[in-house]
Formats: sequence, structure tokens, C-alpha cells
Amino acid sequence: MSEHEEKEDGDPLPECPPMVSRDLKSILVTSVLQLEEIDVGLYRGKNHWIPLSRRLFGGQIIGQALVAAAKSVGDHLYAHSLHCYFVRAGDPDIPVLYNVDRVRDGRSFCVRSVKAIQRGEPILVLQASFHLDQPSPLMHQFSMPEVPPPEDLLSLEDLIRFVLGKPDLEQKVKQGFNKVLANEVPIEVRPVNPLQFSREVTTEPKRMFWVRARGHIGEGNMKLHVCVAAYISDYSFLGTTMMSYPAKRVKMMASLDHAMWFHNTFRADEWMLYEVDSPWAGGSRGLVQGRLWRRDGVLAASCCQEGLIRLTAPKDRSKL
Ligand SMILES: CCC(=O)SCCNC(=O)CCNC(=O)[C@H](O)C(C)(C)COP(=O)(O)OP(=O)(O)OC[C@H]1O[C@@H](n2cnc3c(N)ncnc32)[C@H](O)[C@@H]1OP(=O)(O)O
Repeated sequence: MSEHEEKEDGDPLPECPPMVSRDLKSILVTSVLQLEEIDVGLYRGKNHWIPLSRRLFGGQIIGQALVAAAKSVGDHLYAHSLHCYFVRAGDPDIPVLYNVDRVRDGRSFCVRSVKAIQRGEPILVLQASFHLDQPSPLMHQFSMPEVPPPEDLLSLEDLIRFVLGKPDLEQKVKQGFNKVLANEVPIEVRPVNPLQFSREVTTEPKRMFWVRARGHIGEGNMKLHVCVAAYISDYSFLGTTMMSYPAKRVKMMASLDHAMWFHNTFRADEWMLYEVDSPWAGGSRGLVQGRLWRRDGVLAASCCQEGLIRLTAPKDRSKL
């Protein structure tokens, strides 16, 4: 999601929004990433939180496609990278089918290609590669930025409640915010610097936030944590491009492609620092790159995405 897409009115703000207990299982693992097997290599997914753009959330499609791909590889192989293109908008009113092609099974690597389909047409094509856990004499990583721990920061919900108190807020914005408060978004966020989430200031297109899946997943299945991270990685990602242009109005923002590399084990239900920047925008497109850090400083995953950004044409002041 991008916060620039989330605008429109609706239900009154609940006085005391329901809090999802950390003991409750994450809806991502009980529902969203549970695929129904229809035939060999063919799966059906359920749609959950729908952005106000009314196109399916890209993270949901990537996460489900990766679940489908992972079903056909052995337990000893782990996704180390994925690359995908979003070729059509996903329709939130019908389920998505995932068709898995076993491209190659090697001794150390397996590659899968997945087509996400609606009405017989692809909406996403994804390639994922899985690797045997192997020792390496080469090991390095950048250092995690020093930031306050998530316990010392306000949640996105706290910041939203503050913004909802403003009298001149657009109805569309209210609706998007209320959806977050109603826990429809199965992700928790704590911005390191709330100003980097504000549309009232111009800043460098760089921001950091702590993020984790809402609810409990538990230790255990690393394959599942990787799919949850794929879901999470598309949240508040492309919107980083707009930090330098807070006054511009977005007509259409959609991810075009997305790539991820998984470096180390992690738990997607534990806080990870998402360090995101946008090195470039131009030609109605913008590039974002991100690093997901475990809170102990280990680099868990890297992400990159290009998105389409069409702006609303400025009003012709001469006619006013
Ligand atoms: C941000 C996080 C997210 O999760 S976004 C969700 C995941 N990503 C997606 O859903 C993107 C899926 N992909 C797509 O929808 C398509 O590949 C897109 C990017 C639209 C491809 O665009 P395009 O090749 O232009 O498709 P199209 O010809 O069918 O047109 C789609 C709508 O865009 C319009 N369009 C086209 N060209 C222009 C242009 N130069 N300037 C302004 N508008 C243009 C078309 O008229 C069409 O509009 P409409 O849908 O008929 O209202």
C-alpha cells in the first residue's frame, strides 16, 4: 500500500479500536497465505484487506504466489530470491488462481515460475529460486542503522488517531485510516520519524519503520515467514517516492515489478526495521529499494521495486 492511495471516507472512527492480541494467530497464516489446492500445481487464494484503489494489494499476490511455488520444493530448500511483474490490476471481488511451473530441479537450486490468474488472464508473473542451506566462506553485510527500539516509538495507529483529530481531513483519507484502525491491515508499523509519514513536509525520499505481521506466527516454518515478509515488503514501499513532493496529488500509483532476496532466517511476527529509499523517479515511474533488518542487526532481506506514478494534472489557474 501507499498512504497516497488510501483516501476516502466512511465509517465513523471507532472510539476504542479493537486490538488484535499478540496471542491470536496472524490472519496471514490462518487465511491469506492458506491456499486451496485445486489440481496438481494449481491453487486458489482468498483476498483479504483491499486498498482504496480497489486493486488487489501487490504484497498479497506476491505472498500467495510464493506460497504456491514453495509447495513444490523440498523442505530442505529455502527461497533466496524472487522476481515478478504485475501485468494487470487484480480484481478484489474474485479469487486468484496460482499456476506453478516446475522450471528446474537441480542438486542445490530449484526454480519455479508462477502465474497468478484471474478470468483466464495473468495478473502477475513470478519467478522464485530456492536454495539448499550451504556454508560459505564469504560473509559480509552493511551495519543496521542506529534507531530507537519499537517499544519507544508511537504506532501508526497512534499517529493516525492524532491526524484524525484534524478538522479539515478529506473523507477519503479518513476511510483509509479507519481501515488501518479496524485492524484490516494485517501489518503493524512504528515509524522511526513520524514526519517521514506526514504529507505536510518535504523530505528526502528515505524513511525507516519497524514492521511485523499482526498476531502470532511462531517459530518453526521459515518458508512461511519468508512468504509473510514478501506480503509485508510491499506495504508503504512505493509511497516513499512521494516524500519529496507532498503537495502533488497522485492519480494512479501501482507497483510494476518487485524483487526480493532473502539472506538470513527471521521471524515475520517479530519487529524488523524496514529501511527504504527512493534513489530515482522519472518518466512517470519511481524506483524504491529496501532492507529488512532483524532487530539484532542481522540483514534479513533486500527488496527493490519500480512503480507507475501518474499525477493529477495541476489546475489551470488562468481559468480560475
Ligand atoms: C502500490 C502498491 C500496490 O500494491 S499496487 C498493486 C499491484 N500492482 C498492480 O496492480 C499493477 C498491475 N498492472 C497494471 O495495472 C498494468 O500493467 C498497468 C501498469 C496499468 C499497465 O499500464 P498500461 O500499459 O498503460 O495499461 P492500459 O493500456 O490497459 O491502461 C490502463 C489505464 O491507464 C490509462 N493510461 C494508459 N496510458 C496512459 C498514459 N500515458 N497517461 C494516462 N493514462 C494512461 C488507460 O487509459 C487505462 O485507464 P482506464 O483503466 O481505462 O481508466
